[in-house]
Amino acid sequence: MQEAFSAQLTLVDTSVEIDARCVLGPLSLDLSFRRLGVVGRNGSGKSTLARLLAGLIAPAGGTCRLNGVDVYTDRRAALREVGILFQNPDHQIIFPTVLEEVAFGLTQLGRKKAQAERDALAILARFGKSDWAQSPVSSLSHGQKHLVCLMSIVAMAPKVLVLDEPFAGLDFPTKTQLSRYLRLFDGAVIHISHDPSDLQDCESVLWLEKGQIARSGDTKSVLAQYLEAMETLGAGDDISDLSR
Ligand SMILES: Nc1ncnc2c1ncn2[C@@H]1O[C@H](COP(=O)(O)OP(=O)(O)OP(=O)(O)O)[C@@H](O)[C@H]1O
Repeated sequence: MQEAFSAQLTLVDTSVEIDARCVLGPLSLDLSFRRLGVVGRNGSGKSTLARLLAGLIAPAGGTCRLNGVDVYTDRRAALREVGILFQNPDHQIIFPTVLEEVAFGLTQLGRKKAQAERDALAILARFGKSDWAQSPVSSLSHGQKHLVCLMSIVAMAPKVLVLDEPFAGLDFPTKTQLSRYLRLFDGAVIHISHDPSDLQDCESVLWLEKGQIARSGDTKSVLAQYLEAMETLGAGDDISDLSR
C-alpha cells in the first residue's frame, strides 16, 4: 500500500438535525489521520456523519473542517479536499457513459470539457479500464458501477476520501478487487462501516452510538469493545422495540 497523506479533521460542537430532531452530535474532536475508521450499528449516524464530512449537509450547530476548510460553506475549496463514495453507486452516477461520468467532476473543478475528457481517459488507463470509456453505465454490474464512482473521485484527487459502506452488497471477489483499487488512492481515508472486519487497516476508529462518539482510539481496542457490545446486544431483542 502507498504511504497515504495525513489529514486533519476538526469538529467544534457540530450537530446535525433532521426534522428538528438531533441525529448527530454535538461532537467536538480534532485529529490527524491517514486511515480513520467509523463503526456503529444501524441508525447510529454513520451516513449522516459521512455527508457532513463531505460538506453535503449543513450542521445545525458548530463547524466541520477538513484540513482547515469549512466543507459546507466553502464548496469550491471542499471539492479539492474531500470526495465521497456512497454505499449505492446509483445515488452517485448521473451520466450515461463511463467517460462522461468520470469527466464530470473534473469540469466541476474548472477544467474545460476536452481537457476533462483527456484527464478522465488517463484515469481509466491507470485503472486498466480504457475500454470502458464509451460503455453505457446502465450496462455495468453493481461492482463495476462502484469502480466507476471510485475512478470519478480519484480523478478529482481530493486529499480525503470518505467511504460510506462501500462494500455493502458486494460479493467477496468484487470486494477484494475494490479494496485493491482503493489502494491506488494515496490521500487520507475515512472508512465508515458497520462491519469491524472492514476497518482492520485503520490506524484509529470512532465508534458511533445514537449520534454520539461512544469510544475512540486505537483500532484494535475500540473494535474489540464494539464487538463485545454488539454480541451482548445480539443476545437481546431490541429489534422488536419500536420506541427507539
Ligand atoms: N431522511 C431522513 N429522515 C428522517 N430521519 C432520518 C433520515 N435520514 C436519517 N435519519 C435518522 O437519522 C439517524 C441516523 O441515520 P443514519 O442513516 O446516519 O445512520 P447509519 O448509522 O448510517 O444507519 P445504517 O447503518 O442503517 O445506514 C437515524 O435515527 C435515522 O432514522
